[in-house]
Amino acid sequence: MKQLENVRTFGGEQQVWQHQSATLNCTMNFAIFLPEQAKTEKLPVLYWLSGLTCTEQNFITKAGAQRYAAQHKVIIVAPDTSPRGDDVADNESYDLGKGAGFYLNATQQPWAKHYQMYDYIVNELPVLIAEHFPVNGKQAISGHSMGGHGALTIALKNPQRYSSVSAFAPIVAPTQVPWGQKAFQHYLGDNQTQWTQYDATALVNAETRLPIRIDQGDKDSFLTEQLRPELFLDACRAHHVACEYYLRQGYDHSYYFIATFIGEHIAFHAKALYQDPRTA
Ligand SMILES: N[C@@H](CCC(=O)N[C@@H](CS)C(=O)NCC(=O)O)C(=O)O
Repeated sequence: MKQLENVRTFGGEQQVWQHQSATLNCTMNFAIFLPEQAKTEKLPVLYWLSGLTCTEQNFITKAGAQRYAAQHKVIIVAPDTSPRGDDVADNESYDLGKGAGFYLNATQQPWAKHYQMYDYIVNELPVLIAEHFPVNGKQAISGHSMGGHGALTIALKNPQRYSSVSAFAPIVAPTQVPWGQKAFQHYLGDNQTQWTQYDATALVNAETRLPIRIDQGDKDSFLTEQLRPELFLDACRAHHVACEYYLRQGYDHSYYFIATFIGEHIAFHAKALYQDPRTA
């Protein structure tokens, strides 16, 4: 592991690290915010998954999350959104290839060799974080747009690993919208049963118990074609699953929207992380 950045902010440290990922077969960067208390205590972790075109930088420079993470004593880990490097397959469009890993394990060529973001986020990264940072084993997950899709699907598939999940303007039904259909066709091929393994609307079921929160701006230009939150909310209702949902008047898809409500999301996760009966 190589440290690329270390900046003091809100009493804590915003760091960026580089490491060789065995899962992704390439060198990856991730960002981590460590509250001041991390010097003496083990703390819970919130994973943040960013959206299309992002790196580990967008969230740490634009969301203003550090103030709230410091206040609530939560470590935030923000990974990159896809494998990186010259030998990693890519596509000219912004919604496929680098910057668009969709938090799944690709099965198709030329993607499968590096595009294993699901395993990276669920398995490799938490082990690496536990080895190098003072974490107490409690985890929550959040994200934006494609990252909201990642957060929801990862939490729904691994409810024992996360205390809570939230999302800003998530892609909730990738199998039913153009962004998801394009990515899944390339990464997963024609096999529709594989597609539903990465679709939050298909994954939510009567056993789902973890706290879920979604914020969505009503002036988001992707709302009606790509995001369609009502599909997920209908599925939650059908299975009697609670989902806190806020449609925010006048907000768009940008980090200005995220910055406005990130404090509420961190408070939401802190409550679950510190009340989690699994906390020793
Ligand atoms: N570039 C695309 C949209 C990409 C986009 O909106 N990306 C969002 C996530 S889905 C983002 O966070 N962009 C980076 C940023 O705002 O810092 C377009 O113009 O249609």
